[in-house]
Amino acid sequence: MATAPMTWSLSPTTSAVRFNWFDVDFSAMASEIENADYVKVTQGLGDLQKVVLTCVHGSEAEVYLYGGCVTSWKVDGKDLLFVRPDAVFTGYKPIRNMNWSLVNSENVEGNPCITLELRDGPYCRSMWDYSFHALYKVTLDRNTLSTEIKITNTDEKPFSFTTALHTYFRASAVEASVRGLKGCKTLNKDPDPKNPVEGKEERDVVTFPGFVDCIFLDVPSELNLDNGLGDLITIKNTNWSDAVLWNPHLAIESCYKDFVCVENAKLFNDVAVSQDPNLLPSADAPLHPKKLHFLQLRDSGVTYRLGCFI
Ligand SMILES: O=P(O)(O)OC[C@H]1O[C@@H](O)[C@H](O)[C@@H](O)[C@@H]1O
Repeated sequence: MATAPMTWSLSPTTSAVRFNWFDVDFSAMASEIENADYVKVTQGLGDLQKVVLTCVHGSEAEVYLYGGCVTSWKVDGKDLLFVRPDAVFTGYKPIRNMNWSLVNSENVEGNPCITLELRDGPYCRSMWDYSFHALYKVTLDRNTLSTEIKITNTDEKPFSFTTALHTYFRASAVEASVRGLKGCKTLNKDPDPKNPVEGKEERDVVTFPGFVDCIFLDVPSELNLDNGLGDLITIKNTNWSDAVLWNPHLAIESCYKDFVCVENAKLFNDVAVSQDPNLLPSADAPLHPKKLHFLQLRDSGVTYRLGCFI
């Protein structure tokens, strides 16, 4: 998908798997932060910990700490997200295999909000040798699920990475459609994902008639998904400049009819070293300021707004 050295991907379907380098028991920390009324840490599939958010207005969401994956978002009892039946919750699938910790929960007028945190460690450094700090905030409103991710470079050198929220929406793929992409430059990964074909989207309404795997560049701050099941979902974003539409069609025959992916993405993120002295690599041996670049990626976020039409 991109040439940068790392992709931070948060996917509703990804199984969150236990990893071995960091034998910290997050359950102790998590339970101190939960609040039985609106944020509860429970045992999910595969004995993985999941955080259940309950909004006073009735909506619900579930977030696995492993992988920081939002796996469920229910409005009026209807789950708008989709978990693939082949998702593996064994704790060993080596994909997005980092355990986030729950570091904060709030209740804003009945709307639960949690913050997950991830830092590099030996296991992570063996794959990608940079020091970083990531915060992922998930807020649930009556009919809105909002996420915000902040990545801070705590290393001595700048780094680049790519980001994509691999959001799986429950849908009738054959009837689903996305508006808002007309005029965007496209990189079509079909037929060869390694050599995407450049183009321009000419359609007002983009559909999923078969296999779809396409990157859209410089997308507007709002896209609209009709999931073909009676829901219109507005996908708003700040700082996510790109998007990916994906449906595997017969490549995943068992379930391709039941979902579409509309993914907020940012293909290029350059993150210079933090200027926050508390986040520098070593407080004991501060770096010479001349070595630092003061640019950070902040405030990336995506908000889903649901408008049901009956
Ligand atoms: O299986 P994942 O990680 O959820 O990703 C789903 C799809 O996500 C898209 O972004 C990619 O372009 C596809 O190639 C990929 O298959």
